[in-house]
Amino acid sequence: MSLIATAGGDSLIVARARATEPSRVAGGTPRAADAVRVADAGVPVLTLQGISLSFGGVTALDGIELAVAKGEIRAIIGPNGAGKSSLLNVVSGLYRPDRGVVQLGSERFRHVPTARLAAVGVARTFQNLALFKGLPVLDNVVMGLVHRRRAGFVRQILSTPQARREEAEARAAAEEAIAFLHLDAVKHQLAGGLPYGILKRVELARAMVARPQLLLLDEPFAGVTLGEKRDLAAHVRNARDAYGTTVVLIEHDMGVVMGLSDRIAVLDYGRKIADGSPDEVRSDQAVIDAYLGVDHEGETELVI
Ligand SMILES: Nc1ncnc2c1ncn2[C@@H]1O[C@H](COP(=O)(O)OP(=O)(O)OP(=O)(O)O)[C@@H](O)[C@H]1O
Repeated sequence: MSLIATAGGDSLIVARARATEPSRVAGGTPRAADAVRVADAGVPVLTLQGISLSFGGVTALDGIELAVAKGEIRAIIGPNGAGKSSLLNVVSGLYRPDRGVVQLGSERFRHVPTARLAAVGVARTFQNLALFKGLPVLDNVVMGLVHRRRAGFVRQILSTPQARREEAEARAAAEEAIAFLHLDAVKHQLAGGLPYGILKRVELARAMVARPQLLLLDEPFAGVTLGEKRDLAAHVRNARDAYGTTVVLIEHDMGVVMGLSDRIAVLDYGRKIADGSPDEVRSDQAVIDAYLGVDHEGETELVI
């Protein structure tokens, strides 16, 4: 079940930020590159301020600061257990942080409301595919717009003019997302019968169909072949280029991360230990010690 379809949970809108409010990055002091980028792009699409989260005695996130500008592709990397999934879950409202604020555009939250996630312009994919195997690809992609349907269940059953109009609009948007992701040839096939690499693309189409401001991708390239990785990575970049979508992705494959990302944030034991361009991160000694120094199985630098 997609997050949008199952949305629920409490939330607290702390305040509406002023459009000119400066963003903060690691240590509370904007780096020059961040300051320029933020000034160029206005309010960051995503800002995390002092996000901390623990489970019992385990600290998953410890004072995370992050600013992601519009149109940026930002990877979150780090060793197993570093806090990457927890971070994505905080941004998408699945986890409520113990401390800190998540700012999406100009709205600030102590707990991001999952029920309003699509309304605040966020869509996400999951590490394990969350598609309906018994439905055709087209219907799966339409599900990405379920939050927009105003006509209630009864109206849909009775097929009122409003329900029919919404259905037609949803199908048209889904057709467009399918064409964008080159899925036309399989759009009437059941998701259950399709190869894993294609399903990853279907999930991307379902996330993209609502034209989110911010797309959260949880290990989108895990388990696919090198050719499919290249293909998927190109689609992610095309989505950013065509629609200005901001992308935050968790990924273990350094080839993909280095080839696709504008910037990379590195987590270790719940703390952000680096945040910079692929070249900066690649040569950062703390990152090499914590993560890059270890062997990443079967990875090839990806030229996208
Ligand atoms: N729901 C939970 N309940 C208890 N502990 C959790 C929960 N979610 C995460 N943790 C713990 O928080 C820490 C960070 O986990 P998280 O899954 O965020 O790391 P990760 O970087 O995504 O790891 P991986 O790369 O292995 O997916 C780990 O110690 C993990 O065991």
